[in-house]
Amino acid sequence: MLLTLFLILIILVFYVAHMRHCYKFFERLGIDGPRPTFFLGNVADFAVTKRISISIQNWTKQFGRIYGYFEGHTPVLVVSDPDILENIFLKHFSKFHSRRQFPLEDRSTSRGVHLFSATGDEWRRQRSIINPTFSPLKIKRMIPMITDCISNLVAKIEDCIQNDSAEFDISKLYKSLTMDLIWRCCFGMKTDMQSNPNNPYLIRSQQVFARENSTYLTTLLGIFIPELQPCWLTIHHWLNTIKSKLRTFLPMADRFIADDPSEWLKENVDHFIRKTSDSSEEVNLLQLMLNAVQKKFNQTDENATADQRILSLNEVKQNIFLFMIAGYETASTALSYVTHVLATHPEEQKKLREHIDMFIDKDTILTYEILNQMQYLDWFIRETLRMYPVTPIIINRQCSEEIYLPGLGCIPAGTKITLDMYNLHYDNDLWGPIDTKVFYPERFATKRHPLAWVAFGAGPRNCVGMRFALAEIKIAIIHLLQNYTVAPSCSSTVNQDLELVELVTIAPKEVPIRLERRMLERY
Ligand code: HEM
Repeated sequence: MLLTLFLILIILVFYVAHMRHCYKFFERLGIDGPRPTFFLGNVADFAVTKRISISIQNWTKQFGRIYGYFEGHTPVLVVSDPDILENIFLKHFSKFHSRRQFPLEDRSTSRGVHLFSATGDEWRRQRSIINPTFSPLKIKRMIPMITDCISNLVAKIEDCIQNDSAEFDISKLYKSLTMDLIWRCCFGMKTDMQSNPNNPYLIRSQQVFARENSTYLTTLLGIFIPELQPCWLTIHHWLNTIKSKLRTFLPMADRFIADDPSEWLKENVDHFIRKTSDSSEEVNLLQLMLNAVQKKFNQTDENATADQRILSLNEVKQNIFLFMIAGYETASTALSYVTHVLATHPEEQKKLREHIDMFIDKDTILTYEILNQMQYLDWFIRETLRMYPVTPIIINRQCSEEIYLPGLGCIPAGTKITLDMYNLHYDNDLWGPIDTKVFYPERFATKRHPLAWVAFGAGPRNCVGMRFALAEIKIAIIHLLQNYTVAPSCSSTVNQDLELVELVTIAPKEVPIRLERRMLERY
């Protein structure tokens, strides 16, 4: 008993000494920041603001373009100076190829690692296999499939108009649409999720982004004592296994015990691999990945270099899960923001509609070439994402070796660096002369700093699905404005801001709008 207490005491003394050492990190670099509160670091502030991005914005106002804060005792550097960011994301990418590890993110290669979490050569190898899926040529071939799914969206909107007197929350329809699109274009499967909101994959994917996720405790432990990450992961897996067994063997247990949505999705991706052979459409992401699977491939094989276009089956499974969730919530949220802007900016809506009408009439078959000519539509979406970024907190890098960066100094290996996307996107020096609080798509006509707009990240590790996301958003908006005029719901006013919920993405809780059918003299 005494020995156990003594051991605990020793561990505590070491832990406190280690924390004091960590808390001197920014002092050594000569960088200021909010004072940490012992065990919590600056995490308590997140509980007050309820949104990490708000805390970051507040700190940027207080400490400027370079400062540091602590998650538990982990130091995180926040940089919003575009020149320093250009060095990190572009010029010195070879030393900043990794992202920081999220709590409970499993990077053990035995279960396979997906593109988002992969580092170094592993990332390069996966990215070289996945990149071609989103080449301009492949997107061009996807346009008929995207258009087909979006025609279903218009049919669903018509149902809503008939049932709910033209006023409804359009964000729900967008979620089913973007899931439909991912399955169709990336996995080669027609699902019609838009007609089946109870599809278990759709529901689980939504739950991954929901707050009522049962992983809070292990996540918090992972933030406060990251050194014991393998231990928290094991506890997390065990808890999930126990829950899953209880759900299987106890009658009605599934009513009271929820499964972990991420684990459920990962366990059920075999379904895709079985089904993909039925697919008759274009070569898609899943087929490209399966082609890259070599049965004898073993992660520990020293010959598996970044240049070899091979994947393990576990990596394919992890990536199916990744694309299901990465491509669905982000694109539907972006669509929701664009629709909100349309509803609240009638003049800009009129201008965008006239622009669309100039390129497309009832006989036009929409092609990728036409889409690329529609510059104002492109600016409109980029300006929306400037003002309403979807994923401001996921863009970060971790350096793999010590490096000297002008303006920052000598950064030790392992330093975690993030950016304040709001500060960059609302910086009048980068975006003027028109005030950045004004919605003004034409500001994109002027060439800006390469790190001024980071809605899809920056550098070689930016969003791999950007072209696909922009194509689907553009085609959805074209169909929307060809058929309807978008107006705010009667219960909200033109100037009313959206209620936002932040987790991995920052998404509106709902987007209530009214749609008035257009007088279709042109169509
Ligand atoms: C408007 C919609 C979207 C936004 C705003 C968005 C944003 C982002 C951002 C900010 C990153 C991190 C980039 C960085 O660290 O520099 C990212 C990465 C990623 N995104 Fe997207 N994304 C969107 C749509 C999509 C879609 C539709 C897909 C899939 C089809 C996708 C798949 C990915 C993947 C796999 C990564 C990791 C790339 C890597 O690490 O190499 N995203 N995205």
